[in-house]
Amino acid sequence: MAGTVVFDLDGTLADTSADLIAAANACFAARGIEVALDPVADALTAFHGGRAMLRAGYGRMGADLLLPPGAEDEDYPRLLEHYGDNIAVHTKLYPGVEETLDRLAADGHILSVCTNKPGALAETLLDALGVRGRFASLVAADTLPVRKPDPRPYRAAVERAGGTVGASFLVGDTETDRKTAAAAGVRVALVSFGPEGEAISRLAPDALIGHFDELPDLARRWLD
Ligand SMILES: O=C(O)COP(=O)(O)O
Ligand SMILES: [Mg+2]
Repeated sequence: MAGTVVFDLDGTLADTSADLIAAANACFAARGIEVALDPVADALTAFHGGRAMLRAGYGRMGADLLLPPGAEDEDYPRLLEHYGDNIAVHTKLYPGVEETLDRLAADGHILSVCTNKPGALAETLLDALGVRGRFASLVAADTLPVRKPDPRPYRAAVERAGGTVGASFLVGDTETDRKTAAAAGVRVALVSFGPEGEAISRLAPDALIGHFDELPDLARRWLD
């Protein structure tokens, strides 16, 4: 019996950190703030989303620099606009993604994406990376009124792909994904090739994968 494998996007399918950080840095530069996030050192923050990056940057401002009230709400749309215009400059799929998606599909599994990225950006990015067509459904931050770790986007991703939640699991990279899977009552595999490395095992995932080529076996064990 085959099932549905649901993928998170940022930090799981693709290393989006450098393009996300460039967008945050453009917002800081526009305000004349001389702080910049580092594409490597701040990759973990990038995978927690746009607002997390803005807060990290503001937090590093000198005490003499006053930020106007509402700065984050003003900068967030700017960040998204800059990011949308430069979405796949440095971004790459992680090693083995395409081969693994092929293998999983050949084994009869349905593939889906559940991301906290805004939907238009997620669509554009997956298109730019040439993999949008591999996924039977895409549920993003604004598809429903709630986002991960609420279990509803996950359930919608599975059901819109034609699968059943009981025969599905999530592949992700953060605590949000861990909580989403727990709330949906499904297993989760977390990737250990992200900025946290093997330390992500602190979240006690059902499996830790260091490379995508481990997924077909996992899918066989968990879904067949
Ligand atoms: O943009 C975010 O907040 C994170 O996106 P993700 O859920 O695909 O990791
Ligand atoms: Mg992620």
